[in-house]
Amino acid sequence: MTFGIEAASYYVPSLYLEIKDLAEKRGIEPAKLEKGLGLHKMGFPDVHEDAATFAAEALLKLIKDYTINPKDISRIYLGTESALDAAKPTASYAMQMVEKALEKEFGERCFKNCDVVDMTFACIGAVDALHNSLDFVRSNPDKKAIVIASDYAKYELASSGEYTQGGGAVSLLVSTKPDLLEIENKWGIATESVFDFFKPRRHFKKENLINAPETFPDKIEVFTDEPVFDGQYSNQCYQDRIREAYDHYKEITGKNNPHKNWKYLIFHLPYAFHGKRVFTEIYSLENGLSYETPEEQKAVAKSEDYIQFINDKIEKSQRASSEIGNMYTASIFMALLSALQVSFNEKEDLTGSEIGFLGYGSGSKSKVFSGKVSRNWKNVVSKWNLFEDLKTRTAISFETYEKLHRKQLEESVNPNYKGFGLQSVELENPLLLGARYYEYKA
Ligand SMILES: CC(C)(COP(=O)([O-])OP(=O)([O-])OC[C@H]1O[C@@H](n2cnc3c(N)ncnc32)[C@H](O)[C@@H]1OP(=O)([O-])[O-])[C@@H](O)C(=O)NCCC(=O)NCCSC(=O)C[C@@](C)(O)CC(=O)[O-]
Repeated sequence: MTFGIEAASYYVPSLYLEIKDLAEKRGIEPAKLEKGLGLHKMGFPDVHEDAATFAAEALLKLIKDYTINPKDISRIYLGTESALDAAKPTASYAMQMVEKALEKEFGERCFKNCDVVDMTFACIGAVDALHNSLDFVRSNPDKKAIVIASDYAKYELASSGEYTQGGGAVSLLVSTKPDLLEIENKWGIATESVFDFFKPRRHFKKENLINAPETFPDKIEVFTDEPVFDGQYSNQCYQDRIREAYDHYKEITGKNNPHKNWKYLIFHLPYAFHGKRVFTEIYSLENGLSYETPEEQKAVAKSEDYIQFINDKIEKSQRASSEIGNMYTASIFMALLSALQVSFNEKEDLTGSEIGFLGYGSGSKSKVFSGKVSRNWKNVVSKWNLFEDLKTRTAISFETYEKLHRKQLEESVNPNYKGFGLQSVELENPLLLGARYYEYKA
């Protein structure tokens, strides 16, 4: 029996900012962002969008495009690090939105008997959800699971993470009928607890607040969307973890130089060029090249062989990322969709090709695994129109971007949007304080 991904869909935020506009306002050389990191556009959510609406859009599209009966889905596992609540899973919001949108066709509460939960480990949470769901299907081969990766990657204004912001969702149908990708049950894993990027509770003291009311507590702790991070250290942790997980993968599979057999190398992409920038180490180790000094490392990166290797095995997976930015948990799956969409558009035949995945989540963990492209892959990809869909987004000015970032806009930039949108957040009723209410506009 085979196990893997039967179908896949995606959703990207409806707005974007041109990276050159951000570069100009921040006094950064545009070439650094465009040619150095591979950034062109930054996907950004409108007022009514969040990680729950992204997830709901990707879930509904999956169900509609592949005519799935929602009652046949036994579990929906959502990988996210943009949870809207510290107890109620974002998956439950997404599930409810889709239930409402499907009510006419499938009746009330079509996911009533579905197991729904969030999984969080920074950017690798959705790989964990996939790993887990594959195990589930393996032990329950008559069942199907859906994995959703959904995030809004937000950093502080004017920080070094600002130009890597983005967001969106990817949904995957996991079953014993892997029409897109059959996944091998071998997982190279490396974990180490570090503080490279994290979202702790931030502490605020009353004495530091201007005009705090008398009743305000002396000290409060709040979660914010924006991480505490050390950019260059996070790069190092990423590089170390993927090397360790890759070594583990080699150990458990007995494969020598596995990357040489991979048609595509699919990385977690915090920005488009990250995978190709960090893989130089593994590439050097496997090809017997010196990689000690910064000069040697640069020489590998600039070598003709490595550039050819990137063009053949990595470049196509970067294209969507350049247009969207970091999607946290969804980045690795969007990189897969990007490569497959380009191959499909170029009428390439990928049947039987092996694809290698190098996932990373800060904090930190890497998982390395591989899959084989199925005979029916083109039927699955024929439902996507990734690069055309990206062209339908609305461009925003730098001024609008800053207002959205600071949550200063009450109305959506696109008030006539279609699809799922946040309608209100309860601010009065103490029994429902903070409850979020969404609607679907057909
Ligand atoms: C990603 C960093 C660290 C980048 O940091 P940075 O300081 O902006 O950039 P850099 O100095 O590392 O690299 C700039 C590149 O541009 C080049 N450059 C310079 N000028 C020019 C020019 N004029 N023309 C052409 N090229 C130019 C320059 O040469 C260099 O390329 P290289 O040669 O080294 O490959 C920063 O944006 C950041 O801190 N981001 C947030 C954290 C992050 O994304 N970390 C990545 C690894 S951790 C991760 O992936 C997990 C994460 C973040 O997704 C979270 C999670 O797991 O939940």
